[in-house]
Order: sequence, then C-alpha cells, then structure tokens
Amino acid sequence: MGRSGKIDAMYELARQQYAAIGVDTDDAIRRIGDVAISLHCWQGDDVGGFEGDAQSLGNGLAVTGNYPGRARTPDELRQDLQMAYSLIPGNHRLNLHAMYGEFDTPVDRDAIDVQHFQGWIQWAVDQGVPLDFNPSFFSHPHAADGFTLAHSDPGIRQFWIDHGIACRKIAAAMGAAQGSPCIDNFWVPDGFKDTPADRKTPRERLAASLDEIFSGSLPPTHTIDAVECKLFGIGSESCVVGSHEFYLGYAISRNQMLCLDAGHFHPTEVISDKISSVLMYVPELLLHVSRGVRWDSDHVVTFTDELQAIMQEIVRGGFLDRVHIGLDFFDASINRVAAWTIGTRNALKALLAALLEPTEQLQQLEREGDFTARLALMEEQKMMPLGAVWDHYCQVSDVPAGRQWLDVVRQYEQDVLKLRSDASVPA
Ligand SMILES: C[C@H](O)[C@H](O)[C@@H](O)C(=O)CO
Ligand SMILES: [Mn+2]
Repeated sequence: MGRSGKIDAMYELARQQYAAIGVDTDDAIRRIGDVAISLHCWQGDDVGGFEGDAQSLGNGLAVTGNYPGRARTPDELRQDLQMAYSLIPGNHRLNLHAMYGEFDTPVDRDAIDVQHFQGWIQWAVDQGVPLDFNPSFFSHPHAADGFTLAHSDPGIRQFWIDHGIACRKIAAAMGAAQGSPCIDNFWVPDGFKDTPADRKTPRERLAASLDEIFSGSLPPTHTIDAVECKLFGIGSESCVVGSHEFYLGYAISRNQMLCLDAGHFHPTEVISDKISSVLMYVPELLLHVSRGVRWDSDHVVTFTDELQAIMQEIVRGGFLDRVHIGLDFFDASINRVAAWTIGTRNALKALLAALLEPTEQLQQLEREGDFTARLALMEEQKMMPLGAVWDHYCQVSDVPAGRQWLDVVRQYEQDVLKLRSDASVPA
C-alpha cells in the first residue's frame, strides 16, 4: 500500500473511533475548511518593511537571529508566502503592516495611500488570499521616544492620527477589492520605562486620538477596526498606556473589535480564559496567536496546552464566526517559511483537535456535576487519533501530510533563499 492509501486506511479507522464517541470527523473537516487564519507578513523579513530607510525596530519589539533568506522586496515576500500557503491546508489570509507598502519614492506614514498597496491588493485577488491590515506606529523617528497617539506634542499626535486615518482608508479599499472585510488592527507602543507621575493624561490623549481616527464611518463590509492591548514592552516596563483595561473599556464603550495577543499579558496569564468573558461585551475578537517564552518573545507557535485551550474555547463557546485568528510571531533564527508553516499548521491542528471533541457530551457531564467523568473523558481524548484525521485533511487539501513539507522548504531554501544576500537587493 502506498503512502496515500495508508493515510486513507488510517483515516477510516480514526473515523470509526471518533464516531464511537459521537464525533463526525467529516463534519470537523468541513468546518475547519471554513476557517481562514491570517498569516502575518512580518515573519518573512524580521519586521523590516519596505520603506527604504529602515529604522531600527525598537518600540518594545525585538527580533533575534540572522538566518539567511530574509525577504528584501514585496515580490520576494509574496513568493515566500505563496510557498508557505502551498504547505498549509485550507484557504488563508494575509495580515499586512502599513510599512510594507510599495514606495517608489519616500512617503511618510501620514501620507500613505491606496496606490502604495495596489500591488498587494492585486496579488491578494489573484491568489484568493484576503488581506488584513495594521497601521505601523513603530520604527519611525516620530515614535523614537516611545509615544505616538498619546504623545504630549500635539504635532506628533496629529502625525500619527493622520497615519491611522490613512490606514483605515487603505483597509477599506482592500476590503472592497476582495469582497470581504479587511480587519484593521491598531497597536501602539506608547508607554513609560519608569514609574509615571501621570498615567491618566496619556490615556485620555490615547482615547481622544483613537476617537478622532475612528470618527469617519466606513462600511463594515469593507473594514472593521480592532484595538490591541499590551502589558509591557522593552522600554515600557512600568506602564503601557494601551493596557488591557484601557482597551477592554474602549472596545466595549465603542462596540468595537478587541484584539488579544497571547504574548501581551503576565507570563502565567492566558488569553484562552478571556475569550468567553470579553465576547459577552464586544461584538468580535481578533486573536494574535503568539508564544511568549518568559516574556513577549514572539516565538513560533507550537502545539502547547494554551494553543489547544484557545481553540477549545473558540469551539466550545460556538464562537467560530466571532473570533478571527491571526498569528503574531517573528523568529529570524530559523527558516522563515518554515516558521510560518510550523506555526500555522499547529494552529490548525489545535483547531482540528477542538473540533474533534465530544463537546456536547463533556458539557452535559459538567451540567450534571459529574466532574469525574468530565476529567476522565478529557484525558482519554488526548489519545484519540488526531494525527490520522490531520493527515487525511492535508491529503484532501493537496498539501504534504507529514514531515514531507520540510523537504519542500529545504529545496526552496537551496533554490531561492540562499541566493539572497544583503549586498544584492533587487531594484
Ligand atoms: C508587529 C507587532 O508585533 C504587532 O503589530 C503587534 O500586534 C504586537 O503584538 C506588538 O507587540
Ligand atoms: Mn500582536
């Protein structure tokens, strides 16, 4: 029997095993096929962007590693992304930062326009990869002292307000072209290294700046705004203006989408436990699925308990239509196409595991107070043949089922990535 036949045979056994506990594997595969994960462009070039006058990253963001093959141009980034998408089952999205526009001449952030993203918009339509968007409030001289929308200087504040307004217009154009809303996520680094004497005024300024940015109404069929909190960053250890409480309150009071980044809380605090709470009060959630190691280190997403718990919460709560799953990690110490592939495949595997749970049975046991059986079945679930269903899903999606995807990435590294050098950046 060939490999494909073996995958079919293993799937048939798994299908029967799941059916015995009341789980329909074909239905789980249908449901996961409808979930689009938004891959983040910034894993492909270490959060560099294409503005030409690359500023040092700063603003609490740090990428370590010097693996060869960083994408140096939009075309290279698109080529690398296409390679990653070809190794991931399903149809997914791309999350683009504003600093990744295509600029013939220098254009400052407050003056960027739809024309600078036409190449991305066309690529997205051609590839069937819808776009999400992010204003870039970092790596810029006007963010050098750590403040943007909450800055005490009204001129600098206005510069960043104009950037936010420009980005909403671009996101709306993306949504119109692709026929589905482009989520436009706002994260600002603003914060204090040491104990502030006044936490209140910067927060008032941030709220006022955001209100100004969001005051223009745009069709929700084209773009939806989201706001992302953070506990601390390097250089903002003592106080981040846009804290969780700030944005939770902001999003609830403005009926807006909230973004929860898995790396933006205390190291032992998990976002899985927040999903059902915040969805009682905000219409929709965006997730930045990340993996902090001791701090917001943005490691590649692995198949951790927390990743599984996040996906379980989405499925158990019936939230698949209200939660948008994006990724946010950047590791320059390994092959960057592999990083996307590993992280996205893991997110999907965890989602598939959640879709293969006998959710109703577990919740019924809980309602009856039979916590013994609930725990017993949750633990038995861990030995169910998830891998056989995953392999089948990959096979019917025409992507490598097991570790074979790595051979494809290795070949791409030889043929494409290794030929890139900083000395010869294409025009
Ligand atoms: C590039 C950033 O990681 C991203 O915009 C933001 O979502 C973040 O998480 C900052 O820590
Ligand atoms: Mn994030």
